[in-house]
Amino acid sequence: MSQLWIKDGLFVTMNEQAEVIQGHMVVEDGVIVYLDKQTPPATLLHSNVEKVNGHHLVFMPGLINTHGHTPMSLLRGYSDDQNLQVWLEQKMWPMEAKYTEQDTHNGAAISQVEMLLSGTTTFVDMYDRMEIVAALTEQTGMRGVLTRGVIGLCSPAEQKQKLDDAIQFAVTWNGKADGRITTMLAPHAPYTCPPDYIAQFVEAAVKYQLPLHTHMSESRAEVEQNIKQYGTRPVEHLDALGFFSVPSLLAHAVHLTDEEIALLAAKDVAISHNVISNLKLASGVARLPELLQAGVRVSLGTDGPASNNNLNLFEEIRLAALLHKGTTYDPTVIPATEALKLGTYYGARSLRMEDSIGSLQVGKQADFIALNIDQPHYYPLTDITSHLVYTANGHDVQHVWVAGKQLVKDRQCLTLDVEKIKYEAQASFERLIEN
Ligand SMILES: CSC[C@H]1O[C@@H](n2cnc3c(O)ncnc32)[C@H](O)[C@@H]1O
Ligand SMILES: [Zn+2]
Repeated sequence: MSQLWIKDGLFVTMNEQAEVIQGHMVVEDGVIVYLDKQTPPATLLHSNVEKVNGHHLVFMPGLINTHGHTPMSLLRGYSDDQNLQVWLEQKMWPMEAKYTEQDTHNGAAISQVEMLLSGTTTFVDMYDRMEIVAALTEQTGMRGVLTRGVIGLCSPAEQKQKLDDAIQFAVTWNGKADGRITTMLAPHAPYTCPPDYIAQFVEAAVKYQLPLHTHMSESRAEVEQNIKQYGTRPVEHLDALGFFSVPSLLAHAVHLTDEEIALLAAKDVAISHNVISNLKLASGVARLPELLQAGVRVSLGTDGPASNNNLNLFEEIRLAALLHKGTTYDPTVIPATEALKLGTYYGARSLRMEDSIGSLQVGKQADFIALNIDQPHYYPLTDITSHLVYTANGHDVQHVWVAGKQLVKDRQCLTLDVEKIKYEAQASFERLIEN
């Protein structure tokens, strides 16, 4: 039985009350068993307990990135300053068509390094060849919610093959890696999957009891095209196909009416707000304050590293807090605690995993990070929650644990060969642009 005692640290719990505790945390076999101001009782501690000195460190739940495409890091910087449609159709898809298995691995690996070193412990990933990402996740120790994204602009036979592959992946990997990997089914978007095909995903989700994930209402053009093609906006379109009758997670949902927000809240649909990607692709600004007000399970995602262009969730947290103040002219919207919850507890809620991750609480999985606050930008040490949102940077992350296992120690990844991964990512990119 392994035991870890974090001694004398500052804990930002991110539970409902978002308490800040100067004290101690004990982890046993990957689960938090003690968190309190007082020194843990001697009866709780084993003789071989591993001790970590918490001085100058702030401990918080690991960040949860609820939407992304990790292998796309190979395309970071390849095409900037385009709108979504041009970027996808003329730049990303032609390059992605050239990806080999090795490229998928190399892109996913550099992304997992980047996520770990900036404090993300759980990530949602939608891509092709997901067995590769899953095997990597098993090795790195991260927690992954993985799904094979399916573009259905092909023959019925190909559609069937893709859906079968997606189901096969989801069923095979769900619960693997000691439960660190869970899966979903993901038709890519209403504009890349015909209605009858989306209906087949819904049917499969019901049959295999898997959640659904898709991109929806990301750009104005997408909404307009949906109306033109199907006579409805994307929310009504997906609703009519039964998409919201199972647990579902929508990426983006930028362009929503009041009625759509009410419907998504009533159907308990989760939304991944991708602040930076939506700005970079000039898609717009999602209605985060209204979504939160309506009680929607909203959280934060980076989207792929080619439209962001990094996987540093601290940036999304900071920008979510700032951007909506600017667009509403109201400095009280998305206060610091709410912004930090978006990257932690609300992330868990969007994935319906709030009983096991997302906050530091006895009984939950020990997915947590430690930031080095003994740096000039944290002084004076006043309101730590404010500092974590308005001041912190992913590079301040000193240590990372997932399920009680340390994955980053003093900014070194313990489960990955970072030099080799950097070299291989570069080699993959050079091969991709040559061919
Ligand atoms: C079929 S795997 C996933 C697929 O999604 C594409 N993608 C990346 N970012 C976005 C985005 O913001 N909106 C829609 N689709 C996106 C990616 O290029 C892959 O092909
Ligand atoms: Zn996406």
